[in-house]
Amino acid sequence: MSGLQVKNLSYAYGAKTALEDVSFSVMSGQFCALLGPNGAGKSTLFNLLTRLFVAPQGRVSVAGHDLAKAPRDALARLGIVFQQSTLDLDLTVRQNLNYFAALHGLSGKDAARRIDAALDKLGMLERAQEKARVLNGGHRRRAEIARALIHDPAVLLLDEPTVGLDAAARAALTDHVHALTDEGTTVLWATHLTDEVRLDDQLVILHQARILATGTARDISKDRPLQATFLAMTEATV
Ligand SMILES: Nc1ncnc2c1ncn2[C@@H]1O[C@H](COP(=O)(O)OP(=O)(O)OP(=O)(O)O)[C@@H](O)[C@H]1O
Repeated sequence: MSGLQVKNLSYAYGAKTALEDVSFSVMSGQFCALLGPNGAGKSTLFNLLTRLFVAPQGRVSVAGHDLAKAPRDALARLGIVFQQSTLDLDLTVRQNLNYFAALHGLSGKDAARRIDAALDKLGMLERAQEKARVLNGGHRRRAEIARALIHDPAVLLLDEPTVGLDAAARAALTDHVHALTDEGTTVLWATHLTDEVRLDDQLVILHQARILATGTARDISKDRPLQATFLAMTEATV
């Protein structure tokens, strides 16, 4: 199993409940889409999974490590791509990745080998010497995803990584990240766009702090387009 397990997670901002008793699992090597409209609680969940916030109750396990009991081990197995870009635009792609590698205690040939491998997985190796500033939005995101892979995480979290990208760049990015699961990486991909979800993906539908459905996208959408099912589920409770 391993992968990512979330059990009975709740969180409130004062009187505002942002997550209520959220539980789901993503098996090792699976792509799981966390689908929810604006305000569903996706970013709050990511903040809890990355320990920016500490959950008052509930449990998170990353690749078998309990986030509360063994935070170092759990976080070491996590790769994170936040909604807002954090690339230094004045550095080259390789310099950005080198900086991150150094933060993880990696240097020299080991770091160079890992950076090349990560860039290659995202189809970005030939752009390693370009400054981040000259890259288009899709390539910047791919550089950020490569950066999140340098320390070989078991679980990759991406919080609405396609925000601001055009349709072609979104499709390329979703293809690249789906391909990462072939090598065993577990992926949690937050989005509000149903066209980023494939029928064989695991799907968690989050709305107004609660999970409305979990399962494969195929099972949840039944014989309808996922978009219609998602709108029916979320509009019914607006
Ligand atoms: N700092 C805060 N104080 C009070 N309420 C907050 C705070 N941050 C988020 N919320 C509320 O908590 C709920 C969940 O917000 P969250 O940002 O996790 O949702 P989201 O699914 O990531 O939305 P989006 O797709 O818009 O980023 C929303 O109702 C939001 O207004």
